[in-house]
Amino acid sequence: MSVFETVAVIGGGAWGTALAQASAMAGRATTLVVRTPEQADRINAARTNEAALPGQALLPNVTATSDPSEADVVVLAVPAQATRTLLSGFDPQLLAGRPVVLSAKGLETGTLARQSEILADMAPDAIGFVLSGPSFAADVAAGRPTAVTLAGDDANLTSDLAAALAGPSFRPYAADDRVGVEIAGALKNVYALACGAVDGAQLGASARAALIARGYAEMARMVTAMGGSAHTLTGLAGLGDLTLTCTSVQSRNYQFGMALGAGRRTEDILGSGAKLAEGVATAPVAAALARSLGVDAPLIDAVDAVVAGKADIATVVAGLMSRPLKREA
Ligand SMILES: NC(=O)C1=CN([C@@H]2O[C@H](COP(=O)(O)OP(=O)(O)OC[C@H]3O[C@@H](n4cnc5c(N)ncnc54)[C@H](O)[C@@H]3O)[C@@H](O)[C@H]2O)C=CC1
Ligand SMILES: O=C(CO)COP(=O)(O)O
Repeated sequence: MSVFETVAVIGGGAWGTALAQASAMAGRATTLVVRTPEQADRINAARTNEAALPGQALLPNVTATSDPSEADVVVLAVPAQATRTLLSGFDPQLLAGRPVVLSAKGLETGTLARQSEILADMAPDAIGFVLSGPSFAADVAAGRPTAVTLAGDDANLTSDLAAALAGPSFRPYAADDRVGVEIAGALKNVYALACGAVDGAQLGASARAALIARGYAEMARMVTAMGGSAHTLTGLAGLGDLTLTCTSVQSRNYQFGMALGAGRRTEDILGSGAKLAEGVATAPVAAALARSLGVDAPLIDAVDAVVAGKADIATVVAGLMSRPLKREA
């Protein structure tokens, strides 16, 4: 029997629902913590979270609630910008000494903080883990094969937790580089915006592939400067998720980028009810982080400029292509 029998997933969106389903498939008694009792009642009655993952039936061992109670493992699955607010309303006792799995992919506006840093600020006695990798919520929830990285500081605990969350279609690989995994997860959304924009502006598949490769190199500079390992990027949270998000129309960040590439402005896209695209908030934070670290990050800067409406795609592409030639390494 695992020491991790009960799991509480906080956040009733697409990803929280999918992770609750994955946890249930792994055999854990799982609660999905949503914002209101009415929402919880609706999900429990319909046995589906229609607002988040329409048509996806939930396993019997997923129960929705609006009232977080003790669980062996807590998974946070709200947008990166909401994590601090969420934790500020939480009873710290529910998290003390417990594994808390951070699954949002983004950097915090204002503080430039990674999700682990927010957790350390708000619940210093919790044991932080980071889960990231190529995994669309709809795929995970439907039981299509998915592999992700689960990073934590204690190797044995991380392996035990990975085993507790693993199911027939969900395969977490244990790792130890939380910084590398978090930076990779946050930055892939920024590059997905860029790739969507390249495709929206019909700049060609060659340009998109070049962007993925140069984005990977830029990501490696960022991870190394932050004390993470560039080797992490060869894995699921790096290459895996970068490839998925930069090449899939299903990605919300890619879709947002497509709209930018077609000439729409950020406010206009947001105003017309776009789905969550974490890269939009993360791009300026990543640009500020790169500056503070002295890291050359022309692609992040380009995305930041386009998202902020300070430059159009043609101008940033011309700027990138006319930079002084350099050696690849
Ligand atoms: N959807 C996907 O395929 C994947 C998403 N992620 C990450 O998961 C995070 C969440 O994304 P999604 O669930 O897809 O977004 P979503 O937009 O489907 O859902 C977000 C949910 O968070 C809730 N929420 C927002 N602020 C809250 C607060 N202060 N307290 C409680 N609940 C709050 C909202 O009510 C909503 O239910 C993002 O960082 C995303 O990058 C990671 C992997 C896959
Ligand atoms: O992170 C994801 C897949 O790994 C989901 O990407 P989007 O948020 O761009 O849809």
